[in-house]
Amino acid sequence: MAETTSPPLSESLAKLSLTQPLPKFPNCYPEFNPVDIYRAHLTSILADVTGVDSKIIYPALQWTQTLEKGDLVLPVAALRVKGKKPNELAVEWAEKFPESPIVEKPSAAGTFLQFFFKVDKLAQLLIPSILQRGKDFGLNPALGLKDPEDPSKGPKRMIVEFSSPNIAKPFHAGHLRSTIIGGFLSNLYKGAGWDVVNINYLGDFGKQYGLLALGFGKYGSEEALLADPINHLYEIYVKINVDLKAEKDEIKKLEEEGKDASELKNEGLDEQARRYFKAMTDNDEKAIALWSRFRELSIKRYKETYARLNIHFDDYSGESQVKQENMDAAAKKMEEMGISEVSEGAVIIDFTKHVQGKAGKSLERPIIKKKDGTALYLTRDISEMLQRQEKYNFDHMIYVVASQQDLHLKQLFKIIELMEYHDLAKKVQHINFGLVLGMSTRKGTAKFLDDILRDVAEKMHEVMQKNEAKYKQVENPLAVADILGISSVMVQDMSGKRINNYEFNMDAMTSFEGDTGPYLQYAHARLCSIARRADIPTSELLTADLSLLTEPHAINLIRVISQYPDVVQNTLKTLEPATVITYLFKMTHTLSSSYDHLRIVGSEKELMKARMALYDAARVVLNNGMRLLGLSPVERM
Ligand SMILES: NC(=[NH2+])NCCC[C@H](N)C(=O)O
Repeated sequence: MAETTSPPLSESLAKLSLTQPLPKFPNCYPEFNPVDIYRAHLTSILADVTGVDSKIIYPALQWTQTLEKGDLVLPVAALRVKGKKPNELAVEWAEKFPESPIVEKPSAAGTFLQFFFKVDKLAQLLIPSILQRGKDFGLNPALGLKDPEDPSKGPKRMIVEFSSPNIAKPFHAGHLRSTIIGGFLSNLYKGAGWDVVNINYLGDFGKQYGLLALGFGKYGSEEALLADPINHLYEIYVKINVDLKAEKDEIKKLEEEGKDASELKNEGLDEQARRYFKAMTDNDEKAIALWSRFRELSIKRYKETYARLNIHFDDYSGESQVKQENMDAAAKKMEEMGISEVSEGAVIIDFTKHVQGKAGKSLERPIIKKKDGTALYLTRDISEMLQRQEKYNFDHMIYVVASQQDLHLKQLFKIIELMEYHDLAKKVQHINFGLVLGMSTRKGTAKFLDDILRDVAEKMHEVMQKNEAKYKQVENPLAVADILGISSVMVQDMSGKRINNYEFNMDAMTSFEGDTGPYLQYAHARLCSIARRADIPTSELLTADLSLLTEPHAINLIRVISQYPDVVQNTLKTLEPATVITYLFKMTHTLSSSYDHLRIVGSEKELMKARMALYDAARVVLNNGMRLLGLSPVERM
């Protein structure tokens, strides 16, 4: 990618006979988003035509889903002009609208004014800017500033907590989705200039880790632990839980028969696990050492897998990292403020006493401290949030957790509010998502992320081998198959709205037909191959005569790619990966229908350059969109 610096915007605008400086508006970034040039320009004209304050006009200009409706539309009613009907005003304003160098005269469509950009001018504004900005096109680092007027105050800080699996337990679909969606949100905010911290909050504490330590003594092997900690710890966990179940059954049987079960109760696995965990919480060195090895080896393995997904965590936090003294302080505060109460020996929060009506009832009566004094999941989350606030002083924090835990997070956020951490309560947000149904691989129900990734990669490798000629040209087919497999899983996951459940369908996701990961990758590889064959340096593309791009297919493609920065901006509102995916499919469909009409090979040199500039701009947009989603675009496949 050419990293030449762009000429100042005023210069490019002057070439289009826009000599007046553009008026400034909040959230208007003409250097980052060419469509904002049109917004500013249209607003100043519309202010004259309508007599309405430009501050009202600017935010009313909307982007369109289908290009037949124009590049931007104005819902007339949004200007709140009294006395005339919106459809009459639309006709009146359309007639009054003066000639513009960059926009066609608008047309009235019912209560809307539709604006179509003059595409030759749009191409001149857009394509060189995409080629010059390269991987930065679509990003806007100004959005995350603490103070847009004073960049020296630096960016706002965002915490994204995601993935958060439990050590020695399966990495299930909920963790998979959290990983994919969280990685995406982290990229999205980074691109918007926020200072983003990725946190993985591991499930790594509790009596079950005492049990695991006992299991390791009985079934563990040092060698197996080092070779594959995740699977080995899980195997041990399963075995020791079988033993525990047998013990419980035995106790039950003895008691039913009226026999003495006290020895099993006092010396059995359950009690030993409890003691082991107690030793851990009392900072017993030996107990902690073993457990912390489990934790470290697991993290090491996780890191390798996350790297395949382009994901990196700044902080491996976890339930174990919540300090006892902080939990004690929070418990004291809740007690003093009358938030918590003792009920049957345990400490609980009865939300009906703090929140009126249905809402209070729906928050239920969670336990925050068990009879034996142990803290629970919810208790840890309260103190963890306060610790994070202390450590990171964040401006916003997102928890990416399955909708099955909606209640848990509602309780957590409400408790923080009741504790009168009002600022903090406003900064936290739960991003939830639905279930994955039937997540099984060919070897049975998937347990770990690695198993899933291995299986889809194998499947993709088979699919690739079907095209022998192409397969031979791929330098490292197994690595490419791995990337394609990952893309399949991720695109399927991100295609629907987050809250919807979806069916894990290996055949559908790995197909080249339909809106799949491999299809997107193929579209990207094809653009790369066109660029390789044309072999025109970017410096030459920058001087291409873009007025040659007159065919309807070229015009459509220019208009679609101009929408990309708006799509990213809109995604910051929806926080839905599907907003980006839907757009990328719209764009790649426009592309694939263009190839026959906009040929490179055999075209005259100047036309070839102009078309190649357009394709290259499309490649940049596709590449940027894919990376925003967390995919690794391939150049050959
Ligand atoms: N702060 C949180 N509670 N994050 C979600 C943690 C998810 C938890 N480890 C689980 O697997 O269910």
